[in-house]
Amino acid sequence: MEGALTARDRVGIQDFVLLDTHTSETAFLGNLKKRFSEDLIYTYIGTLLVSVNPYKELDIYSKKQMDIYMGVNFFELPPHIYALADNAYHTMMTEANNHFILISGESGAGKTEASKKILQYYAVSCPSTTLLDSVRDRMLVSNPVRFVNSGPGLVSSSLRLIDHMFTLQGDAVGGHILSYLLEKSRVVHQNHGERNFHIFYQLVEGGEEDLLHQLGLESNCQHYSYLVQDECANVTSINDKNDWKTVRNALSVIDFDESDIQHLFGIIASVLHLGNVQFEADSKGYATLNKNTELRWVSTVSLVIPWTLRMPKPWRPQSAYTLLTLLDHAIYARNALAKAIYGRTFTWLVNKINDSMENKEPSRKTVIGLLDIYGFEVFYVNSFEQFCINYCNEKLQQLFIQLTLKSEQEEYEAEGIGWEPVQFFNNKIICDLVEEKHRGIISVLDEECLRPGEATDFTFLEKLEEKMGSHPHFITHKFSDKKTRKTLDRGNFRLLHYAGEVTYGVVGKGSHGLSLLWTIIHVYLTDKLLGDSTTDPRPSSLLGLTDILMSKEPWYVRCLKSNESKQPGRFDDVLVRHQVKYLGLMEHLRVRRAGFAYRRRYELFLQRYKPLCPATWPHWRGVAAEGVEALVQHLGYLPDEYKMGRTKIFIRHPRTLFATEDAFEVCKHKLGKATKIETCWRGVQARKEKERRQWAVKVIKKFIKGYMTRGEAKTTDNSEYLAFVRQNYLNRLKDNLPKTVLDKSSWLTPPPVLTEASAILRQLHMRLMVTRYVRGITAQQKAQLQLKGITSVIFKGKKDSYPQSVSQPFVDTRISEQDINMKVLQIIRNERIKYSIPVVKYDRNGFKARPRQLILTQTAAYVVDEAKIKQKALEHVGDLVIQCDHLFEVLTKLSVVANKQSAINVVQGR
Ligand SMILES: Nc1ncnc2c1ncn2[C@@H]1O[C@H](COP(=O)(O)OP(=O)(O)OP(=O)(O)O)[C@@H](O)[C@H]1O
Repeated sequence: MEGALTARDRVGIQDFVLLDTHTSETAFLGNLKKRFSEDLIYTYIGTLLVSVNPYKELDIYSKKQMDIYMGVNFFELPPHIYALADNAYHTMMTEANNHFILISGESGAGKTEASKKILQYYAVSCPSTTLLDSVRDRMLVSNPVRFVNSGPGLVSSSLRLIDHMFTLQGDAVGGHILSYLLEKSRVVHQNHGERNFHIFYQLVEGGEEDLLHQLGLESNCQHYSYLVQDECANVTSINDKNDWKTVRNALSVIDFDESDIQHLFGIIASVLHLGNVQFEADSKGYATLNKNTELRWVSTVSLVIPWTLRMPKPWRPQSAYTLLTLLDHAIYARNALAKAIYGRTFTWLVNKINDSMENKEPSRKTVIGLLDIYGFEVFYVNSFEQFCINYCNEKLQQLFIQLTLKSEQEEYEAEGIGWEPVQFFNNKIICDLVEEKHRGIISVLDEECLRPGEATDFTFLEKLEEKMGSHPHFITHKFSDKKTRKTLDRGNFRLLHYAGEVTYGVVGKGSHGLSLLWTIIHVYLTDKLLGDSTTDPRPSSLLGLTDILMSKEPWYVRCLKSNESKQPGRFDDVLVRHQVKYLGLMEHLRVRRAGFAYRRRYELFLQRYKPLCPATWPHWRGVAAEGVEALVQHLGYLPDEYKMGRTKIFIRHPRTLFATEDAFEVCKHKLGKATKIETCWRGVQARKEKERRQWAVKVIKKFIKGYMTRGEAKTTDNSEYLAFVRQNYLNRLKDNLPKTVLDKSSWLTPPPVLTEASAILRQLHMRLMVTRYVRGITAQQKAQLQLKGITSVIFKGKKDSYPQSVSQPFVDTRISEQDINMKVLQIIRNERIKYSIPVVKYDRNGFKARPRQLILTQTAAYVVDEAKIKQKALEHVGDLVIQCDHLFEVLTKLSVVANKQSAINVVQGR
């Protein structure tokens, strides 16, 4: 849809909400006409769809078109009935709630076509099951019903609700038709250009000879007065003979057996016969019946005995069973009977269809209802039937106002935007005028009908004047100004409906003291068709209907007739203007335009208009809302022109949006070239990237295969992988080789393929380390090692503390061999030298004596008292204990000096 904003000059605006002069009826019509001339018959008012009958086949209903609209956001594509059907379906699926699609318009405006298109769309787009297929067939033919050509089929009510049932998975599993306000008057009277119900013509024109004979009918419509009233019996575009076959077929699809069908045709025939019953007035004006052939046929084919017609209460003060006498009354009763018979047949038929489409699945369902209703009916003078239809429209407008304002308010609340009061006309005052208990028109009418005493049309009108004479929406001759009086008869009253004025006639032609028109129709409509008039005088089914509708989400389709003569391409301004007015489209637009004309999610808005601002082009990396704020600031939006919600931007006037759109259009051209280059560059990049990925996939595949066969002998599959493994291991090994010959544990574990090689490498490395070590050894270290070797021979495995001593080097300064030799020599020579190993001597009693020195010679060892160092002799008293921190070292050195390694006897633990 945004895409088409740019085409608005040629094809107009796709959504009336974006009409800047939204209160101008002329602008509204201009837009409709502009679009109609381009064969664009659909236009939105928000989510409401306006459809103008093109009276020609348009190539917009193909399977391809359906596919385009499936699952696409409402505003992304040009307006279409499929977009509406699809969005209703998807909203139902995501929110698991019920919906209804309200289709309204005058006779011939395209309501039936619209509901057919919706049903066909669901038939194609919903998930399919066997059960569903049969229900679909029935739903499609049950429109039969109204199914062929313009005008009424077998059934045409002013209001029909077809419920389409779906499982929670979205399968259509059942259907149900509710019918309100059957347009029964069409049976006995058709307006100019209208036909009676198609079925009459189809039966007469298409019925088989045998059947017609059986029903007492002749194959000529001209013979039946109910069919020739407006010389419209033969409409060239309608082929009654063919349609008759379709009807017969449809009846069998929806489970009608032969006896049902016979019964149905019998009743249709009886209505035609009844229409031909002629009365004549005798000298007193009473009706007489000269010929009763027709009546006999009526009783033969339909089992109705018309002359025992039971008249309802309003016929008081006469008895309950009344023989009609006055000519007017007789004709009226005959027509009333015909309508009643047809009406009841209609109810029976709808029930049968519903039985056949009943959903037999017990699981939870959601529903999309198709509600088909006449728009406001406005004739020169209107009867109770129009009153009911118009009241119904009035109620539906109330519903629309309530639901639309509610959902607007909810959206504002959810988006954190303050609600602003809306200027629109609330028609509740008119609904109250009609329906209020004890005070409304229907209550007054009901009281009049039921009260004892003589009720006349005039008393009824007087009562109305008495009760509501001062009401601003009620006008009678008595309570009107001079100018209005000229247009209003005394027997009429006028209601100022939300869509315009309608004048209703109360007083019947005969006016023989009885409120003919109103009371009879009232009783038939309320009592027989709409519910029980004794408990609630209002058309109770309508009240029930509004309750049903209130519990569902609404979608609206408004159908307009482009011209009266059904000509393709002709747009009759006056006719369309009239319908726009009486369908309340301007009022609708006003409510829709209550606050902001346009709203979009930040991401979408930014995506489209980001080229208009350097900060957001080519990419906005931050939060979308902040990007939009930067964008609109750059575009110079005034604070009053827009509001920032939680997830959406709201723009008050279409002109702001269009200015942005125009700027975008200019910018787009500039960007065009850049984009082309960018596209090429991206193409090259994409191709490169593709090649890279393909290569990567190949390598990864090979690698995985190699990994899987890594334990096996080298093959072409795993050779690369094994080479990789080898290289990898050797690289790691290189960095992690053991550093000392003593390190026996840190050699890396090799992969299976390198086990042998690793062992060889390990040996080599060890050898290398040993060689290096040996090469680096000094003479001193060598001597030390030799000493250590002797220590090892003496102590290894015999002394617990030996292993700890291995790493401690012997220190020459402590006691060297040379040292000892020197000292010993000195002792021998001059007895002055002391030896520096401190020892402890214990006396006999085990007491520790003073520290002594140990003196060694080649043949003997002496312990010398430190104080008597010069004493040569050694007193052999007690044992000597060598007290030394480096026992292994001392004893080793001693043994080397003494050259008696075996003399050292090691006792474990000492
Ligand atoms: N979308 C459409 N495309 C083409 N032709 C259409 C379209 N809608 C309606 N028509 C034509 O207009 C005729 C009348 O339409 P339709 O029968 O749907 O009117 P209606 O509003 O249901 O009338 P009624 O209330 O009298 O039954 C159709 O037979 C068809 O020829």
